[in-house]
Amino acid sequence: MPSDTVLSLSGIDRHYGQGETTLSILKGADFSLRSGETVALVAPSGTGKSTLLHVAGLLEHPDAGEVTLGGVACHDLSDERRTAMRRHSVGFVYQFHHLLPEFSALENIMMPQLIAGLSRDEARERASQLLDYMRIGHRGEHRPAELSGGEQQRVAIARAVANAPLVLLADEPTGNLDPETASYVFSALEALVRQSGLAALIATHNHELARRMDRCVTLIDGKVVDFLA
Ligand SMILES: Nc1ncnc2c1ncn2[C@@H]1O[C@H](COP(=O)(O)OP(=O)(O)OP(=O)(O)O)[C@@H](O)[C@H]1O
Repeated sequence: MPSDTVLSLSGIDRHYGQGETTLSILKGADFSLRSGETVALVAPSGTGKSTLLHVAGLLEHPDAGEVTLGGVACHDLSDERRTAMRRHSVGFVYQFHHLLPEFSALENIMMPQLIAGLSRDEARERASQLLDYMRIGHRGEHRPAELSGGEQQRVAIARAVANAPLVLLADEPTGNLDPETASYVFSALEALVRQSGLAALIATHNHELARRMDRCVTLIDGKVVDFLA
């Protein structure tokens, strides 16, 4: 494994039981992500993109194989350590923003930082900077319902990177937006990732956006393979 690998999946199996049958989604999948690298995951619906992201982000246990995050092999970690690793090392962005509705945009971005132990002042300062960077500094006091879809998603992206994770995992982060807004939000995400040197794995159905990443991969028969979008 090259020394700058931040995420490595090796021999990952993941299957789901469905009644009497077993659905094998990942079958010996290998993947690695290097520091500062951006990778698009483009594959048809139902092939296992979300499953791969959940396994990579320690949200789901694989049935076989090993996930190594920041040099730490995660297989034998206690649930507590996995949760701590996830909080410190992984940022998630989903298709739907999942912001907390009763809190402002600023507070939503502060939340993971407060959980990580930062003071309110530090968390507020960083949240403000991120909102400015995403060009929505003027909407910090607004609650999610008062923001447009593109603005909500920019807040969700800011929240995902608030704790400076090692890896950003995004599951169709612009899938719920119209093409113009999607392109704008994707550009903001791309700029933030590149400026901060984050490594990112981004699932998207949009080939045009995928081509803007350093490389593209797809899922074929449960394995990750390189792909020219
Ligand atoms: N918890 C689960 N229990 C049973 N089957 C599941 C579970 N999670 C996912 N699956 C099945 O595994 C397959 C892959 O799901 P996954 O969500 O990873 O696909 P995807 O490529 O992300 O799809 P989409 O692009 O539609 O979001 C699907 O057939 C899905 O129904």
